[in-house]
Amino acid sequence: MSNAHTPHDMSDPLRQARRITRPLVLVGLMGVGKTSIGRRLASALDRDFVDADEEIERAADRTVAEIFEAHGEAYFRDGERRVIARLMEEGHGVIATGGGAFVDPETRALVLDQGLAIWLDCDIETLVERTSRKNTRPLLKTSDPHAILRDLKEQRSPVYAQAQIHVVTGDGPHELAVERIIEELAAWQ
Ligand SMILES: Nc1ncnc2c1ncn2[C@@H]1O[C@H](COP(=O)(O)OP(=O)(O)OP(=O)(O)O)[C@@H](O)[C@H]1O
Ligand SMILES: O=C(O)C1=C[C@@H](O)[C@@H](O)[C@H](O)C1
Ligand SMILES: [Mg+2]
Repeated sequence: MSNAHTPHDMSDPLRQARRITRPLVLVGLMGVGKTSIGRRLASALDRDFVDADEEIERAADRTVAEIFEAHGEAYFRDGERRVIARLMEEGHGVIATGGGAFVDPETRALVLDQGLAIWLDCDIETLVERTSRKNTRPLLKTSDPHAILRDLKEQRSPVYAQAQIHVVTGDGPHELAVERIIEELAAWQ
């Protein structure tokens, strides 16, 4: 017997989600999965994927940490704003942003107007665990990353909440988060 219409069949949501032509822009805190989920989402939707932090590093020929160290956060934010404007203009399929990008009012307005912002969200304990695996994030090079993430979550959540789509990723597999995003995209008009 065919199971084409079981609740887990993604073909219909996938078809619906594929009709969206705007760039899909992932926003949310460090470690929530913008890069790793974004890459898988792009593949499921048959779109190209680009990561803004990686593009900034390519353009500056330095790592994000080196840019922060050499020039400070304000300088990084200026470059980040320009790079994201270019990526939006180029019309990439899925764009993973750095955790602070959507907090910038200019970037946020551009993304909301021309793209579709997807806020990936999860609990602090999961974020602390994931970000502790790699010590490359300048804002978390402190003795208490838990407190930094908690404060950032409090400050930024009202801003991230302006995204058109909100998905709580939890600590399930990446594929589950991709399925949830596709279902939300399918329902979005
Ligand atoms: N849903 C998930 N299930 C399991 N592991 C995950 C999940 N999401 C992310 N991870 C893991 O957590 C780590 C951080 O994820 P990722 O780099 O994608 O986050 P990010 O949002 O891009 O962070 P940043 O803002 O610092 O770039 C990676 O090792 C990734 O594989
Ligand atoms: O949340 C943030 O402000 C940041 C997140 C990372 O993706 C990088 O863009 C950088 O480390 C800053
Ligand atoms: Mg990332």
